[in-house]
Amino acid sequence: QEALDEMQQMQLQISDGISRFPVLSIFQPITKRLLRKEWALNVALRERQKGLMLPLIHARRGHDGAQCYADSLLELRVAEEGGRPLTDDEMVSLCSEFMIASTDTSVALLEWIMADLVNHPDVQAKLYEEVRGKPELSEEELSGMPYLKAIVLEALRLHPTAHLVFPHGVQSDTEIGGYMVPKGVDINFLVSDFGLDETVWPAAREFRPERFLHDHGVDITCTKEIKMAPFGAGRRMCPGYVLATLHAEYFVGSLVREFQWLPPGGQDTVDMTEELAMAINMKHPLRARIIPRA
Ligand code: HEM
Repeated sequence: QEALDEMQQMQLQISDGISRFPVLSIFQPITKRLLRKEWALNVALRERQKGLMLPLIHARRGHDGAQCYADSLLELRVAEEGGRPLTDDEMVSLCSEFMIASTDTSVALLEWIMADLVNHPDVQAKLYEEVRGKPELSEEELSGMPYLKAIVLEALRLHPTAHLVFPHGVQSDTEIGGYMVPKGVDINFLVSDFGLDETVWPAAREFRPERFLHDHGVDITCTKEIKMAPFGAGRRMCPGYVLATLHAEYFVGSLVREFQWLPPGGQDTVDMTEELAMAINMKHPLRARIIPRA
């Protein structure tokens, strides 16, 4: 348990460092000299991370039973580089990325959805009608809950917890929107804007889950068309998107089934101002009055 607590603290510091000092990852020869103190802190943090993670990863060698993420990293061979295994550094980075990419985003999304439901009691009441009397919320039950699914999609459209994706490398000269983009450059996309485009989404800034009841065709993987891209697109698209939506549906459904969510005393609504951290968080974390359902 102690190791897990330390890991949590360390990962929080790492994601905090990435969002506060993004400059450290560009022009490294210069930033290394200019921001010596921050560099030294980062290097020490990385060593601590390796010290904690590597024994856990290597302890999986020869392990029987259910497979975990570390097992797949130990088994992976890099075909383009003579079939070599991953280095310790690569495995630590991938485990760290996996933890940060999955937790901050999922927690932020849940908070945004609950805040939307506090501000829209009519939507919350309609959702309650759908989830009441469903004690399990199994995957099968969730698949028959269109309003809950619509709420999660609407929150992903309005509050994608990543505004940008990871930089994507251009592999051949190409044309995007009339601009020539040469091979070898990095490009990024402001995916948050896609969901706010008024020509695609009428009343785009309003929380209206009903729009997804009438338009079942939104392609969240962006393979056929791009109307919103909360999980990115293409070969680097979020590999956890199915799990992420399932978690959001399960937790939102359960929290509304068990409790009524109201604004805190003295307030009519909660403040939806955004704050840029590793994910896009609520600037003022959600405070709500929570009343157990009878
Ligand atoms: C609401 C929850 C989530 C959101 C909004 C989200 C969003 C994203 C986005 C926008 C990207 C970048 C995609 C791109 O560059 O095109 C990404 C990458 C990634 N996500 Fe998620 N994600 C979520 C949950 C998860 C979960 C639950 C997992 C794991 C179980 C996960 C694992 C990853 C990983 C490993 C990457 C990096 C993929 C790569 O480097 O190729 N994410 N995610």
